[in-house]
Amino acid sequence: MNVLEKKFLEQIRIRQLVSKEDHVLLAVSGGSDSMALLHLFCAIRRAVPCRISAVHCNFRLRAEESDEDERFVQEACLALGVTCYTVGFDTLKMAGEWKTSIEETARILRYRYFDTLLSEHGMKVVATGHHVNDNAETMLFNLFRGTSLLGLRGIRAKRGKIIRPLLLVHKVEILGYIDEKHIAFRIDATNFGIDPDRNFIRNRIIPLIEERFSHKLLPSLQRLSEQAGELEEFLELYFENLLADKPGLSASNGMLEVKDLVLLSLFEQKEVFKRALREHDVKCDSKTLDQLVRLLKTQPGRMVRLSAQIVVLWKGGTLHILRQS
Ligand SMILES: Nc1ncnc2c1ncn2[C@@H]1O[C@H](COP(=O)(O)OP(=O)(O)OP(=O)(O)O)[C@@H](O)[C@H]1O
Repeated sequence: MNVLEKKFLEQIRIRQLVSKEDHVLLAVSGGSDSMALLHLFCAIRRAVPCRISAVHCNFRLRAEESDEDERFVQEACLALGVTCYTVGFDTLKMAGEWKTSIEETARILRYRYFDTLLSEHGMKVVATGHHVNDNAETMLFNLFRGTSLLGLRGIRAKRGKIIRPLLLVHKVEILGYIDEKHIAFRIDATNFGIDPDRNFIRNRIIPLIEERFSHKLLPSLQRLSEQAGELEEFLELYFENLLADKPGLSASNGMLEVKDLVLLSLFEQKEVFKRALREHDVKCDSKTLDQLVRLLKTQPGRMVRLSAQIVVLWKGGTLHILRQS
């Protein structure tokens, strides 16, 4: 096994991404990252004897080139003895119908299809080729558009049935591996379907900052992402315990006890509100949270409207989360 294969295997083991008997679906676009993913999985098959299959989605965004990508992935899988599922989509039409960007439409379509394959074939997880650079792009993208502290965790190594075993691997390591193993891959020269802002971050911002700050950006963002992930895990546990200790803060009956809330720090109050409202399918931004925290300090009887349907009302020592029809 070479250096990257060892690192890849280690990540899979440390993060418990795949178990021995799992059937893993590899999402292969035909680009360098997912082709490396395919070959890496084949290389570690003996150490982690899981079953692997591959999937390629043809978004039909680049005329014949899209069909060539599809054929390329099918042939590469055939040569490696990996079953390959393919599907075609009229992405532009769907984007028009859903009024979503091409990138978002392709994302929705492929994740839906992955889900279908998982349930049809009893597969456990889908692996994608996201790596350190993708994570950095996502973090910066979130930062520039406005994000919470936890938005800085970026892409997760495991989320539901999606695993990203290359998340700690740099693009240069992937390209080195591709080179060493003579792995062929497809290049999407048009970048059709990639969000222009993401492209700007990938091709302009990251290279500029990397050059100016001696390649410290990617490792620094990676650490930040890991710390944000660890903080999130810690907070989940902390609030689980807090709510178990003080049922008046759990809002299971749509009520929050003001006497318990006022004893909490500002951060805790906002988190309790966030969690309570999440149970009512309300996602709230920092402005709304500020409003709710202010409500705690004002007179009983005041209310905050969160959406057309939901209001929070302070009445008789409790905050009531009310759904109005
Ligand atoms: N058409 C597709 N079919 C199957 N999986 C895909 C497809 N496009 C993307 N993916 C999965 O999503 C991951 C991230 O997508 P992204 O658009 O960043 O990749 P890409 O640049 O097209 O290709 P690659 O990551 O393989 O170099 C890919 O690594 C791959 O696992």
